[in-house]
Amino acid sequence: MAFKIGLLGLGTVGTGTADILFNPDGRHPLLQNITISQVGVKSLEKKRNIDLPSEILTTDLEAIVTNPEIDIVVELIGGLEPARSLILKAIAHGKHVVTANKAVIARYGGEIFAAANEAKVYVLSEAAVGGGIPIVEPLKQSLGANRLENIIGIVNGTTNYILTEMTEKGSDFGQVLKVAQDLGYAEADPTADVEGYDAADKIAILASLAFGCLVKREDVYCEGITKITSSDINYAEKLGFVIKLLAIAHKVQSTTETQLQLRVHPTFVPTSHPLANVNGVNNAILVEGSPLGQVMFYGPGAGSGPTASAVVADIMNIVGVLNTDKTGDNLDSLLSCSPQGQGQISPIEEVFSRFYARFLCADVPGVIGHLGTAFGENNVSLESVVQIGFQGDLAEIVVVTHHVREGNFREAIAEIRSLNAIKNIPSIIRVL
Ligand SMILES: NC(=O)C1=CN([C@@H]2O[C@H](COP(=O)(O)OP(=O)(O)OC[C@H]3O[C@@H](n4cnc5c(N)ncnc54)[C@H](OP(=O)(O)O)[C@@H]3O)[C@@H](O)[C@H]2O)C=CC1
Ligand SMILES: N[C@@H](CC=O)C(=O)O
Ligand code: NA
Repeated sequence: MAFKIGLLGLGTVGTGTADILFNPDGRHPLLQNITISQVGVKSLEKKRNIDLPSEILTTDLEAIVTNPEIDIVVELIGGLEPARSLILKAIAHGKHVVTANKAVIARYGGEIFAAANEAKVYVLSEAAVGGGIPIVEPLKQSLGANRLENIIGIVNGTTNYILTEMTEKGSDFGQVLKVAQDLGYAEADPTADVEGYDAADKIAILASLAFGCLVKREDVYCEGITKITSSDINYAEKLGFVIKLLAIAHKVQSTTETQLQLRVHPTFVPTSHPLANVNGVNNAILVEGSPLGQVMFYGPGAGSGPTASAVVADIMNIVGVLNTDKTGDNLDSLLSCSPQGQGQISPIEEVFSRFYARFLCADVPGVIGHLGTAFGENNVSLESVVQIGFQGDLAEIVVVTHHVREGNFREAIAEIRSLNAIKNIPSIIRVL
């Protein structure tokens, strides 16, 4: 049986997807029976990097999602609207959907999966997290036997590329971001990348899958990389760390309740840690559960070809199931998504972390003692305090704490800010 695709979007990922589907030779035989019927874009005049029959291009995306000929709608336009409405309309018209849109799935996954289950269609989103790395389907299928507790990942290619270039070549933030945009890694509005919002979308999706409940996107604590300076990168190196933007989901199970800790922030990662060596556009996701232990997924997290590989894998998964179930009466329970209830989220103040903090202080006797007292009085125990040198006439002091409750650390910092000798606290970064 032949399957017809309606492709929404012919940008970085859409072009990569069309390129695979138009060139099936040497790939899985299922691809021989999949054709692109229509492609929806914003501009018909734009020069494309791929040769397509011009009659299949249209700006009428509604006509694609309602076209009775089309079996699978592949949404690669990005953004919240009209992407969400088009996905819902496609579902209402009985189409299966493949999407790379983490922003939509993280916010409207509950609504979309409920509609899909009702309409007995699949909505797959492997490309939404980790680009070309298989992580969404493994969480739904291969890891289902485990009780999952922890996910720690580098899930944004743009910021990992920027941090790697700043660390290895001392490159300027703005210039490297421009290169990441030119390479097709960044979101249409790169604020989503550099402020951590894209990584927050992705960890919300991973947590929903791993812990089987819906996670509210706004509950993910989020800090980006825009305040990271070359000084922090250099101090990290001196102390035996590299700085990475980590996305972390942790399930805390007590006898009475289950709470989730969800956060995205720049992190000092020890150079011996497996995530420390994940560089450039690569992503890696460490998943931990019982009885498996730890497993790490690694590979290209963004870019045309790798992301298209994940999109086409989703199309093939749907086609494979449709080839065996001709009636379509029952959804495959491993491929469909039915989150149970809403996850309870711990406030960031309750999370335990280590911290690195850099202080600029007047070079007066006793200042290190004052810092130590403020930390001690708030139950923040210190692993090291080092006076590194001077910036002008201000002494630069770097502190690394043991694992402490974030609320206590924040109270200590508030007290320290009010000390006369403390002139500035240029950086506070969590330590893995
Ligand atoms: N780039 C990457 O590496 C990755 C991207 N993703 C996700 O994939 C999706 C697509 O990203 P990407 O390919 O980079 O985006 P691009 O900006 O490169 O492409 C977007 C495409 O959608 C079309 N489009 C956008 N809005 C509309 C609209 N309102 N009506 C009609 N067409 C529209 C554009 O048309 P036109 O060409 O005419 O302007 C363009 O072809 C996003 O959700 C993104 O988050 C996921 C993983 C990796
Ligand atoms: N902008 C995203 C694209 C892939 O999801 C990233 O840089 O990771
Ligand atoms: Na993926």
